[in-house]
Amino acid sequence: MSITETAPAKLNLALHVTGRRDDGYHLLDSLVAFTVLGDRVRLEPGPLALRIDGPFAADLSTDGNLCLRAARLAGADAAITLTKSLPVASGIGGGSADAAAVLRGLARMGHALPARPERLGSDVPVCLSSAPARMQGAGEILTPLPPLPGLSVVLANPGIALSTPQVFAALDRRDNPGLPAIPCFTGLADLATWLAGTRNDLEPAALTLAPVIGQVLDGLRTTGAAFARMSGSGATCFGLYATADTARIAANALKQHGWWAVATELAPPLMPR
Ligand SMILES: C[C@@](CO)(OP(=O)(O)O)[C@H](O)COP(=O)(O)OP(=O)(O)OC[C@H]1O[C@@H](n2ccc(N)nc2=O)[C@H](O)[C@@H]1O
Ligand SMILES: Nc1ncnc2c1ncn2[C@@H]1O[C@H](COP(=O)(O)OP(=O)(O)O)[C@@H](O)[C@H]1O
Repeated sequence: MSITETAPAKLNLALHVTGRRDDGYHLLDSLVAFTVLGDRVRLEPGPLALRIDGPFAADLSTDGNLCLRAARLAGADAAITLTKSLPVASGIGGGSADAAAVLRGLARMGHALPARPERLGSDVPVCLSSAPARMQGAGEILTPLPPLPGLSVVLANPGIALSTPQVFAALDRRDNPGLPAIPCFTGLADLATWLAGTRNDLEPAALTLAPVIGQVLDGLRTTGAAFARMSGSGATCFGLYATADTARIAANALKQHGWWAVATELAPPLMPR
């Protein structure tokens, strides 16, 4: 019997850096959402093993892979197949999403979830439920939010992998104010208006390391995004579009630059809270 779990891409719709802990980790305040597009993991009974296929398989090694580390943390064996559809090291939590998907799959096979999933990565706790949340602390403090409207989204990445620690190290300030109160959003208009009053504090730092991110953001805006921003530590950017058709046309236009670009939607929650 095999078990399949999707590993949705994580979007930091807003990401404020509010401080730094003594161990060097940064304090965050983030509105996190997930997309229908994601990686996929398949688990089958057997000794612990990992096989990777899919469009971005060549960018990843099985050694030290978060899928294997997740299974080891759960103390479980399984033959894992990862289908890698998300670009690696790109600010949309692919590795954390894969680790969380393995943990969810192992839970369905009867294994307990590990007590401290954040040991695998700061984004793993939020990826476990893959549901909209306010994420604080270094990623371990989660406040579930009501479902977000099922909006059309374009994800675009110029084909460069950014190192998360390097982006944090390039920050000018680490003591920014937190997010304003998060209302219950009803559609694109009120979400875009609220987002316009927030920031991704990692975006200016990432832009200094990879100025091409500015071109990606311009590309999303000129193809009709009502709102565009970088996710996480980059370099993937997202645009929110009024319709699935405009998102699809925008993604096709952005691909002409040689960038990875895909139209998808904000996802409904994967696991009951
Ligand atoms: C920035 C965020 C925002 O959601 O997303 P991504 O860009 O990774 O998608 C995450 O906090 C990243 O989470 P994750 O990628 O799991 O990072 P981790 O493996 O825990 O940490 C990698 C490194 O990033 C830095 N780091 C990470 C999280 C945090 N709150 N403060 C940090 O300073 C540390 O230098 C750490 O050693
Ligand atoms: N299954 C995995 N998918 C993606 N990255 C992984 C995986 N396992 C280990 N990694 C490593 O984790 C790092 C962060 O990758 P990823 O989670 O995709 O990016 P980000 O943290 O920017 O969202 C990469 O350097 C990558 O080599």
